[in-house]
Amino acid sequence: MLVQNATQIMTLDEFTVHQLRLFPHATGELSHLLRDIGLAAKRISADAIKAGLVGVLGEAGLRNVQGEDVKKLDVLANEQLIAALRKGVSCAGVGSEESDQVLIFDDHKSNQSKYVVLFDPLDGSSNIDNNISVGTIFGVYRRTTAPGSPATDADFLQPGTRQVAAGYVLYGTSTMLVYGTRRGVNGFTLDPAIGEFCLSHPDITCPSNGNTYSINHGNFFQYPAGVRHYITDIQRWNEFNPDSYTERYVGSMVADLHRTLLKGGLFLYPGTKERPEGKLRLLYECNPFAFLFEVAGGLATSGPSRILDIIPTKLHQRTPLFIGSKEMVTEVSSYL
Ligand SMILES: O=P(O)(O)OC[C@H]1O[C@](O)(COP(=O)(O)O)[C@@H](O)[C@@H]1O
Ligand SMILES: [Mg+2]
Ligand SMILES: [Mg+2]
Repeated sequence: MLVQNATQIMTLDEFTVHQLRLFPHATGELSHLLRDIGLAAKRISADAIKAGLVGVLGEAGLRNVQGEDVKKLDVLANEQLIAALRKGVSCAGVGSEESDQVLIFDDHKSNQSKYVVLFDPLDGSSNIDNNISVGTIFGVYRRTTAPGSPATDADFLQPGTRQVAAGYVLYGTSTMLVYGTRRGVNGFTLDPAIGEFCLSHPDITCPSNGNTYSINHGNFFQYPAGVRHYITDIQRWNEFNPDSYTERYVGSMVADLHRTLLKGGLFLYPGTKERPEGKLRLLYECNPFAFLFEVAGGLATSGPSRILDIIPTKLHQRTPLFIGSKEMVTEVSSYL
């Protein structure tokens, strides 16, 4: 049967409720939190798909704590996520790429929550105005402080191994929400006709090997020698074994990693001479993807460390990132 009967396709809400039944003691808080993120994603998607018509292209005239010019869609996405998570009853606070400090919700209901969320509200900002795929990235952590009191900074500065769930939204040809718990990674496609995320990619696993590598070649001579040698070796291999490898780079981490998760391959964002710590942020870009890839059978390293083992000290700290198919990450690690 080519096309599954629409009534048989599970929505995100149905899926999370179904998962809930597998945990008799679960409170449903995580399901509510995922539903709230889904709601914010629908609202962001509704504006992103008609961005040029609703005045959300271009700069917002602000600079964020990273020193980057903030886009209007960065601001909109940030506000939508904060509003949806604050209004829900399942989140005690958030940390965002676009906010200097963590935001503790500190009201009676939110203080009861056992989770905090870190997110990159709009990923791939440099591509927004050119109508190239962008995304949202999120990681959900169980608090270290006891529910009942306001969350604290300590709840946000936890290693990635402490995530209970992580995911991303891709605003591309279709809008997809992909999330994972330790039980697995599943992908949902937004059906605009019914306004629901529907299960389209169940039990995603990352192929153990691939032939696609993804890196900003423009910085080639800025990368460490090991990275340059790795890239040169696979290009040499291609010279004698044509089409063994190919290169793809969208410049939106969510889009590049969505492809790598589904099809296999390797994404590299190394440190550079100018920025040895790399560009990508540990807490709300690298940790969520490292969690998803590991659950799906892939790997993620900074070179010296497994990404998920890095103990964070600052909300916006950066790390080099090598992530993807197990065999390709293992291979590039031998060069680093
Ligand atoms: O332009 P560069 O240096 O290759 O960097 C591209 C990377 O920067 C990012 O755009 C950074 O994320 P933001 O857009 O959320 O700041 C990633 O999505 C992408 O992988
Ligand atoms: Mg980003
Ligand atoms: Mg961003």
